[in-house]
Parts: sequence; C-alpha cells; structure tokens
Amino acid sequence: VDVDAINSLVSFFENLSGNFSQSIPVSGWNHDSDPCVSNWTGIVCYDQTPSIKSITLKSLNLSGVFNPSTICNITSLATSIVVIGLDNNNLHGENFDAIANCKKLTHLNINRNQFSGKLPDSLSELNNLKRLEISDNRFTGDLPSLPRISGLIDFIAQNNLFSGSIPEFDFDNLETFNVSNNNFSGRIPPGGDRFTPTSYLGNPKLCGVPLPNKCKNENESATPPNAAQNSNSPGDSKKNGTTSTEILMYSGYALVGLALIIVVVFKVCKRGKQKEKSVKEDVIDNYQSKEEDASATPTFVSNELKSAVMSKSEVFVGNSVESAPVSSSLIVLTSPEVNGLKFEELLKAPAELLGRGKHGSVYKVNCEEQGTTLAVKRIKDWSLPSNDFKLRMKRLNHVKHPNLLPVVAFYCSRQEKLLVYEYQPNGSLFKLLHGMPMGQTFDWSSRLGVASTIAEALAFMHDELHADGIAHGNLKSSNILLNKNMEPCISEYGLMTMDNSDSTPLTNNIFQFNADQNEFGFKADIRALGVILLELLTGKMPMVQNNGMDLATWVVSVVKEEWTVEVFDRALIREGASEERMVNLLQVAIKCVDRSPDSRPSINQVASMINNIKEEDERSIDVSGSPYDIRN
Ligand SMILES: Nc1ncnc2c1ncn2[C@@H]1O[C@H](COP(=O)(O)OP(=O)(O)OP(=O)(O)O)[C@@H](O)[C@H]1O
Repeated sequence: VDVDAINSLVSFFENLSGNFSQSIPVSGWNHDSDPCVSNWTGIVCYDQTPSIKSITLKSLNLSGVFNPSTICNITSLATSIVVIGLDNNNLHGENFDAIANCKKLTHLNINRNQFSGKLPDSLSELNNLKRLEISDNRFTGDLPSLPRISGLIDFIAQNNLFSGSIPEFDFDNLETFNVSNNNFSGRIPPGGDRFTPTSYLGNPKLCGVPLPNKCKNENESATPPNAAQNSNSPGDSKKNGTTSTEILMYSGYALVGLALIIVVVFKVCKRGKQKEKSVKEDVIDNYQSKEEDASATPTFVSNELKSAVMSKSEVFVGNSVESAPVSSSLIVLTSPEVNGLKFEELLKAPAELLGRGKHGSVYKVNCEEQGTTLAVKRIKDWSLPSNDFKLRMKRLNHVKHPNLLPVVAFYCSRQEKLLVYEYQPNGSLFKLLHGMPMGQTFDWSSRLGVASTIAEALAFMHDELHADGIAHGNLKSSNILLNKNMEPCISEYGLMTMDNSDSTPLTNNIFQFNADQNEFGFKADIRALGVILLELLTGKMPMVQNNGMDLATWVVSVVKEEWTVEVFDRALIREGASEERMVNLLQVAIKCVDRSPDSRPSINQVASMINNIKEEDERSIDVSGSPYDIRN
C-alpha cells in the first residue's frame, strides 16, 4: 500500500478516535507498518494487489469524527474500498459529501452512531452501492434521491428523524427496507407495499398500504385511525379545519360504539351473575368460574378438560408409562425438574401463549411449586389411538441425547393431547437467525457449531430409532431450541406428522409405517436438515422467497447460474468467514435437499462432512485470506 494511502488511513483513524484521545484496542493504524502486511485491525486487502478492500471498525466505542474525505479523496483508496463498516460507535460526521468519491463502495454501514443533519445528496452518486445502513442516528431532513442507485438492495434507516416524503424507490429490487420511527409524511410510494407495516411504523404522518391508516386524498398526509383530533401542531391546519359534516359523522360513530359497549357490558355482567350462582352448587364449576374471572391468571386448557381432570384427578409420576392407563392422566416421565408435578397444578399455573404452529399451540407455564417453567404443546387434530401414542412415548423415552429435548410429561385423552417440555429460555434457531435486531451477529463459527451439533444429534437418533421407523418428521429451525447455555437442542422428535415438502403422499397415522414410508421419513429429515443448513448459510427464511421459490429451489438456481457467492448471508461475508468453507457447507446442503430422496446422503455421511468442515475451520489460522468476493 502506498505511503499516501497509509498516511491517509492513519489520519482517518485519528479522526475516528478523536485524535487518539481514546485508547482503542486495535493493532496497526500507524505510519510504520503496512495495513495489508501487518493485518491492521478491521482492514481486509485484496489477494492479488496489495490494496484495501474493506474497513470495518465496529463496536469500538469510537467517539470522534467520520471524515470520508481523508480516504475517499485519495485515488488509490477511493478506487479500491468496497466496504466501510463503522456501526455501533459514537461517531459524528464531517465532510460527509466526500463519500461520493469512494465510487466502488458497495456497503456502507454507520448504524447506531451519533450522526445528525441531512444525508448528503452526493450519496446518490454511489452507483455501486448495494447496502446502505444508517439506522439509529439523528439524521434529519429529506432523503437524497437514493432511487438513482439502481443496484441498491438493502436500505436500513429506522430510528432517525428523517422527514418529507419517501422517494419512489424501485421496491422490486430491494430485499430489505426499513424507515420505521422517523417523521416521514405522505403516501407510501407505489410498490412500497411489498414490505410489511413494520418497515414503516412510527411515522405518524405516513399513510397508505401496507399501513392501516388510509390517505385522505392524493396529496394528503396520513390520517391515523386514532389520531388525536386536538392536535394543534403547525402544519395541521387541515385537521383544525374539520368540517361540520365530519364532526357529525364522528359523533355518530361514537354513539354507535357506546351503545355496543353498553350491550356487551350488560351481557357480560348477566353471565357473571349466573356463574356466581352455580359456583355455590358445584365444586368443579367453582373452579371454572374462578378461572373465567377477569382477574384470574390465564391458563392454557379448556374448561371441559379442567372439569374432567378435576373430577378424575389421576396423576402418575415416575417411569409409569407401562402401568398407567392413558386417558385423563398426566404421565410424568423421568425428569428431576418436574418430579411431583400434579396435573391440577399444571392446569392452574399461569400460562402465556408462545406461538401457534401448524400442529397446535405452545404455552409457557410457570409451575411455582416445582420452581420450574415448562412449555406445554396442545396438539390439534391428532386422531391417534392412545395406545399407539403411549407406545411411542415409551420408546422415545428410552433414547436420550444431550442435544435432544425430551418430553418430560404428556397427557392424552379424546379431548386434549398435551406434550410437556422444559421451557428453553433462549428461543429457537429460527428466532436467532431471522428475528435478531439488525446488526446483532450470529457468527460463522457459531453457525458451523450449530450445524454440526444438530447433525450429530440427528445421526444418533436415526441410528437408535431406525429399526422402529421413527424419524423426526417435523425438523425445522423453529424446532431447534437454544438451552440456557445457548446449545442447540432438537425438539419434537418423532411426534408429528411429516412436513410434506417432498410432495409425497403420507399416511395421517404416524404409527402405521410401511418400509418405504419408514425410509422416506428419514430421507425427509435429511432434506429438512439441508434447509436448516441453507438458513444458516443465507440468513434467509425457509419459506417462499420474493421470487416465488422456496429457499432450496432459489439457492440451487443461483448456484446453477454460477453466482454462488450471492447466496451467502452478507453478515458472514462482512465478518470475513472463509468462502471456501461456506461453499463446502453449501455443497453438503445442496446434496441434502436433492429432489430425489435416494440421492440424498445418509445422516452419518452428512454429520461427518460437516465435522470435517468444522475441524478445518478450527485448524485454519485464516488471517490473510480474502473473505470478500462481492460482484460489481
Ligand atoms: N420447550 C420450549 N421452550 C421454549 N420455546 C418453545 C418450546 N417449544 C416450542 N417453543 C416455541 O414456541 C413457538 C411455537 O412452537 P410450535 O412448535 O407450535 O411452532 P412451530 O415449530 O412453528 O410449528 P409446528 O411444530 O407445530 O409445526 C415457537 O416459537 C417455538 O420455538
């Protein structure tokens, strides 16, 4: 790297760190070393030519000034840098418009800093920009004409103070778009409804689809459904000038609403009184009415079940699967956490809905007596003979693996089927991958660790249960839960009907397998694991993508076009994960999702391929490799 470039980089860093007034834990960034030879912190260089490819200095508590002129006015840097990442510091901006000279820039990330004022118009001259992240700052004023950047894929600008209207982006080209929590006003431009309301929420004067508040007319700004009519802020003259017809109309609505509320309250009171009466007559009714009282804590089961249980109250504790009659009893399997658990306690415990899946709902239930928190799954539409169910539970109860979440108790009657698990406090892999706040990273080695752990656990289960024909049947990232040590655990093994992603007809009864279906179940698990690997690699959700394809089909089509690197999660690219090993894992995933079940590898082959990649990753001291291959 030439001397001019080194001097400029040093002054760039001086500015960032407030002229070295802070001590920042970085190596290099001095006049005496070469950024590419001495591996300056946050610098990635090209392989062939010793020039700077990316500068990433995030979360270093830098509280000086980001002055792009120091680097973008130096030709050798301006024509080589593609990534600038400075997120999560305390930086202000200076000479920001010089950023336009860094013409090769594809990624600019300055999320979570202290930038204020207008975004410079020159930003829209960055023709190569693909991802612009400026969220959580204090930018004000109109957005520059960013739609001029034809290749922009991600625009992340939430939590600022931008105002004016949203420019007409080419929304079809955007993958991520977020302008929530700003002061934008007016109609959301055409095509903006490709994104969900969360991309726009928190802009009270914004209107139109996908937001619930409709625009009044062509040029009108927002009319939020519950907008306070007494707003007297400047610019609200239209609202203050509400016509008498409108006042009459709103009063009419209010009167009708009031009448409805009175009728409902009257009915509720009447019902409450009737209940009160029966309370005195019947113990079970007493229990029910208490539960229905508005002040009672919500629980998770129906009142019919409660009465049935309260009247029968059979509870079997310990390893009682063999001996217990199945109907109307909670069968507590071997788990020290829930020993002594009584069904009544479970039923009465406060419950909170965690989510509804295809096969039922899951509740978080706090059992104070046991000092434990459980997750109870209520299964819907499960017409399985109780004895088959009991047999399967018995078999599954004998196969234990540290990364497999066991059922700790279950209940099975004609009315209800419940599965009880220990509550896992750290959510699911799905949430970790797709529900994390922007910028929070799930790094490559952790992803590889998760992949290998799941594959190992699945291999163990397949080995143990192959002869019984019990595959997982519903493997997906929302069924991979993270325990208190953040280790992945497979949940719901062998309990559900299969997710029929292979479009092969299946029986409804998971206990009546023939040989082909047996094999099919295991092969379906391999495909499901392949999809999880693809989620880990791409960071994308498994469902249908914007282009109408599911994740596996999309990845395979991109790879066929030889655009392999395009599929990887940008967070991994930014982090500098080894492209070679990502490609290796991608190859494993593609084998797993092969359309033909017979062409898919066995779980032992998959586990061993992933382990090899992981071991290679651990061995490598990959400090000089170029992780970036961003196509221009
Ligand atoms: N033991 C548990 N601890 C913590 N959260 C759990 C537990 N079991 C399930 N959950 C969470 O509860 C939510 C609903 O789970 P559920 O299994 O019903 O959904 P799903 O996996 O999307 O669908 P399904 O399994 O029915 O096809 C999910 O977010 C899941 O991660």
